[in-house]
Amino acid sequence: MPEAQAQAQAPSHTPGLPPLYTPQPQSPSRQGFDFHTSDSDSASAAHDGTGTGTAHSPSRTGTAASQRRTSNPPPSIISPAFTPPATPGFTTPSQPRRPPRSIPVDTSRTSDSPRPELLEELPVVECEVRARIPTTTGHEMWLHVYRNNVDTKEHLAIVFGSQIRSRSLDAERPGETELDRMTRGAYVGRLYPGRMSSRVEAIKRAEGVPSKRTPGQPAPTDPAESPSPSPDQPLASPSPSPSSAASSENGDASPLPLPLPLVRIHSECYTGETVWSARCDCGEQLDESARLMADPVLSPSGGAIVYLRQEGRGIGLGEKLKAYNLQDLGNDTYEANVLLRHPADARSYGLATAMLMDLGLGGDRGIRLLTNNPDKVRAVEGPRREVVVRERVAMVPLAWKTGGKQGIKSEEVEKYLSTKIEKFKHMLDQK
Ligand SMILES: Nc1nc2c(ncn2[C@@H]2O[C@H](COP(=O)(O)OP(=O)(O)OP(=O)(O)O)[C@@H](O)[C@H]2O)c(=O)[nH]1
Repeated sequence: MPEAQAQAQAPSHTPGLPPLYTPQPQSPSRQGFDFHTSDSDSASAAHDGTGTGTAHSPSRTGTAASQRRTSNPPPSIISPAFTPPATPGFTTPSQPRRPPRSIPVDTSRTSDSPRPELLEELPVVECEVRARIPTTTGHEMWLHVYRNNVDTKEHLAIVFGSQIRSRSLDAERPGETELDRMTRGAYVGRLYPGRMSSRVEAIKRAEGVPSKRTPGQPAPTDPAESPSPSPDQPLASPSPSPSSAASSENGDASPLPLPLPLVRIHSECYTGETVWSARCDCGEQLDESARLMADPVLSPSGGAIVYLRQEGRGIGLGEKLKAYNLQDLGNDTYEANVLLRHPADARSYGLATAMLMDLGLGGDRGIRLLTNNPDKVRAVEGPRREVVVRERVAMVPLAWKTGGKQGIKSEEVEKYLSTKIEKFKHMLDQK
């Protein structure tokens, strides 16, 4: 929730008096993407070298959790402004820390369902700026803002891990200074007060550190320490082919290949992601994607959520609210769109394909895509298979996984999910 919004909802609080609002444990509807167990905290802190994979890990939900643990939290830290009464999901689910199960996908084979209509040419995209965002879970993500030549919206890429970099961001722009580059996020490694260059190599040279490693010297453990790749180089780290994976399983001593990077193409949903709607599972899906990608054990090759501003399956928020009213009058999500003279699903994925290519996730190596939507799998590959979806990871609602103990529970979300399965043919079953 934006801070201003949270402030607006906070109960008034006289300084010196205890806060008016004491959070109570609730049956959570949306859990937030807090995924820390004590083990994962220490492991992640060790991995990222920041020491920030902390034990307190305040998520949207974690602030209230820490408030329950201590009798007298300092009001400056635990303010009701950060946890308004309506915030659902106070408890943190402890979920097993296993890599997600993926299902091989081969879209080059002919299938019964028609291929979605794709634009002949992909849009042109450019990453305008990126910044490091420390999150409430203790992990970090890199938020990238993209511009394009087909609409005026700010589409986003939320990148986890330092292996995935934008080519258009890293490309030199005429006349720019080192400060310009750092200001728009085109730097390697981390910013710190007084840093003079966007390039690690330049800093090392200035400090007299030899830039070339001698043979046998280990590579830096943090890929962000490597010099910025040129815009023409593939940016995602190369991965051995699936056949080399098989040879390792057969007893070959070669190291196990890294799994493919995880990718989610997520469509904006203000109601489900910001104002706690239990009509859909969009917020939960966003949290779950981030949970999987932020954890280096679950997603060692990093991950990217391409966040497309296609609110309401592309019809916009106002029209989606009309659709909700039509749903309350007895129609399902498919029928409501059609009654409003919109396509049942008005989205397209060319921007996502172009953004994935820009992030170095195009090409034959392929990606693992988090989705249940068959159209999305095929559409994101682009008109000439510029991106290859090698594996799919299903997004199973938390309520199904936990037998209703966690996750969203409402009549509306049940109807929403059953319409996705029956009418939109989403690949989701309860097995
Ligand atoms: N028109 C309309 N859009 C909705 C409704 N509920 C959620 N949405 C939008 O649906 C989009 C998410 O699409 P979904 O069909 O839930 O999922 P998906 O992205 O196709 O598939 P997954 O990748 O499996 O999540 C977001 O843009 C939401 O704003 C609704 O009742 N009507």
